[in-house]
Amino acid sequence: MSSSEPGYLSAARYGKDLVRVARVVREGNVHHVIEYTVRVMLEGQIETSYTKADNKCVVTTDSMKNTVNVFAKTSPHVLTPELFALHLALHYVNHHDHINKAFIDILSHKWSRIPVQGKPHGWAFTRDGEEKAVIAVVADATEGKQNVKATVKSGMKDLLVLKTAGSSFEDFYKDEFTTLGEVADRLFSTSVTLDYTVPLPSSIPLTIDSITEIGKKLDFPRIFRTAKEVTLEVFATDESASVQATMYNTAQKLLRDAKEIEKVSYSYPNKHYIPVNLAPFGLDNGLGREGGAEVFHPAADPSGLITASVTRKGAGGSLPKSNL
Ligand SMILES: O=c1[nH]c(=O)c2[nH]c(=O)[nH]c2[nH]1
Repeated sequence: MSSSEPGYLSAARYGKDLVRVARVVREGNVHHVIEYTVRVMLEGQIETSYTKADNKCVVTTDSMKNTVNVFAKTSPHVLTPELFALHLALHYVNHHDHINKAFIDILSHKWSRIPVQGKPHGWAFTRDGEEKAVIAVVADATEGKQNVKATVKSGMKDLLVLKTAGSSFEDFYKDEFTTLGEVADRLFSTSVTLDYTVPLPSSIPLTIDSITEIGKKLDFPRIFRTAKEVTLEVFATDESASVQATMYNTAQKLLRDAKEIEKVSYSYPNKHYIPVNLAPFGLDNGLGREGGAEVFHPAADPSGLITASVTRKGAGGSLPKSNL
């Protein structure tokens, strides 16, 4: 570092974003298809590319795009985004001496089989929902190439839900800024974002060769299905006292139903539906009557934004017990 420079490089990470790839796996008349948007980000001894204009340490972002395409063809794990991301992440920290950390993020776009006369079709697909699976894998070799650690987070976003009963919001804090009225019955709608951490089994060494074994021990597709089912079921059935309380109940059920999950985080925008006053038109829109209103204004903004993480006891959370 030149002593005349006022600053020093305190963080550096680079990579390729928005690498779009689709892969078909054909098993006779039954085909499988995935469509991913991948982000690859790397850290390591890359400082001189910033500070000395020396590109010798730069694994090009163009090669990252090529690597994603090659792995989409060659990786036996391509159909399971968690394992595919782990494969890519381990590749980067194993293959390059000077790369210590790899961050692989995958957005998995939904392709569901078209039902034909009640049976899922072998090779025709439809986008039957806006939700996307979101995967984030970090491989960390800062403690040595023989001692690589990795974290796997899965989840989803853009799962849109709405219920027309079973949601109230009452008895909240009031001060001179409060104008909101209490409601025993309201519409509740949100676009679910959730992510959960599944610790990798400590009994299996973290190498590329052991990814298959990890996949046998951790059924990522089943955990993902459970996360979606639990989220939808609790949303539908909970007698909601608030977004906060429903979110907490959802997270607890997910920890009960998917024992592999150590921690789950939810983010729910409260997409407000505001009953319209139709009295000027001589119409009773049921304002203030329990279960009454029928016409609402779906407000684009602002929305509430409620977030929480629930961590399995014994796994170590971020809130001290005294705060709970
Ligand atoms: O479920 C809710 N939580 C809030 O924190 C809140 N705030 C608000 O105005 N409406 C709601 N609803």
